[in-house]
Amino acid sequence: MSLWIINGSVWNEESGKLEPKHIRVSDGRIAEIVDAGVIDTGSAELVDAKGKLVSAGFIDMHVHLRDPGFEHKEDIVTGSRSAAKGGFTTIACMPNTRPVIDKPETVKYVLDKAAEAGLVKVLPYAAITKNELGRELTDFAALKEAGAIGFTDDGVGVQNAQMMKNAMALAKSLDMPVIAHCEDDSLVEGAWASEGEFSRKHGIKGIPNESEAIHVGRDVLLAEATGVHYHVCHVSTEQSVRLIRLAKSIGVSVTAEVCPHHLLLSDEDIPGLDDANWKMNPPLRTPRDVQAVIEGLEDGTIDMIVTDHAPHSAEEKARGVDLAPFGIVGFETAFPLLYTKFVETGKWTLGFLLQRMTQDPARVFRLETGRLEQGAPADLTVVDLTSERAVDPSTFLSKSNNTPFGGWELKGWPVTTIVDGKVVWSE
Ligand SMILES: NC(=O)N[C@@H](CC(=O)O)C(=O)O
Ligand SMILES: [Zn+2]
Ligand SMILES: [Zn+2]
Repeated sequence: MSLWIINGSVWNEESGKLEPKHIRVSDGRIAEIVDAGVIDTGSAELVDAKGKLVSAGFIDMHVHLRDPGFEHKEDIVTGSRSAAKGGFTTIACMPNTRPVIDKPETVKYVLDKAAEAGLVKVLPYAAITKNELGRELTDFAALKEAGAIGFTDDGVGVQNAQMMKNAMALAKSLDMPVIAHCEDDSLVEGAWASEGEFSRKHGIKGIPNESEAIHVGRDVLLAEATGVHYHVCHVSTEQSVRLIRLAKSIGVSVTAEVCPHHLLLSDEDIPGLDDANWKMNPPLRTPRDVQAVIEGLEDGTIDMIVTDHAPHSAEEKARGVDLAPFGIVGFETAFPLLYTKFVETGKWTLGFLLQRMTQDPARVFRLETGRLEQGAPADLTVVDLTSERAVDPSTFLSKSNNTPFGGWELKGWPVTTIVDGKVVWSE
């Protein structure tokens, strides 16, 4: 079966411009990309992308699908739909489910349910330690065999250095990456907001930047010692950026990610103590940290953008800032937020943003997808860069709508998402 995406605008990195192209898809792959003009598409299915951007599908290497166990927040089907609506064609899901993804059968459950949904590509991570308790390593070889793509205890930091070193050595022997949520519990203890203007103004305990960076520093040393591919989750502090930059400069195999909210919001934007949609982990840091993560992304210290899509129910988020769980949803706002705030404002080229959401995650995690070229999997996203509308959380396809971005006027809304040549979502 053949599909033509006609008259779309494709980013050309060499010219730094959008160019009109027709793209033919056959057997789930990009068969050809030709200059737009008169063509005979025969009986092929057509997607008219006139006036729209056509990009390689977005890749999100850090998401929470909550399935199994927390299906009141999200499940694999709704999470996949929400991702597709956000223009994502590949997502990598975290193992902090119930049960934790720490056994081959749970990896298989996720892969089977995602395949049954038939929407986006879902790549499962497995836990580093059993039940993410930090006490005992999981069976890495069996989890790899079952289809896990890396190991992480996301949601919590691995507190014990020897445990982390053992995990890295084992992962290295299997040619697998270790992905780390960097947080030293002893420095956090009950706080939810960053140490900064906000915590001072409200007289609440703050989370210091070192709580993240101390793990980054420890772990790059352990990565150097073991040679593992070490990937840092949701980088949020100036100190972490500095450490990753240094580690990269001396050849340590370290990569990193940043979330839209840490690029766009600081603690000083938090409106007050009564809206838990501003509570996430890591917390919104100071304006100085925001500047540092932006610079880190711009100079390649930070490799990619991820959403850390972390759905929680309205009831859970209404428990008050101290009791509500950490996390915000991300799929359905990520691209419009970044396009509007960084590309429309002239800070980044469109190519830079697309690269950090497609090629870079694909390069780091050695994925076949993420490129708009002949022969590549036909994972494609069509985006309307011109229409402007306000973020309306009530329209999210996610089961949850915990976002601090409600009401933001944004441009750059995805309109059609194609996975392996099949339209999985269309406006
Ligand atoms: N980011 C968050 O605030 N929350 C995540 C956990 C995590 O990513 O550490 C969650 O699972 O809800
Ligand atoms: Zn985390
Ligand atoms: Zn996470």
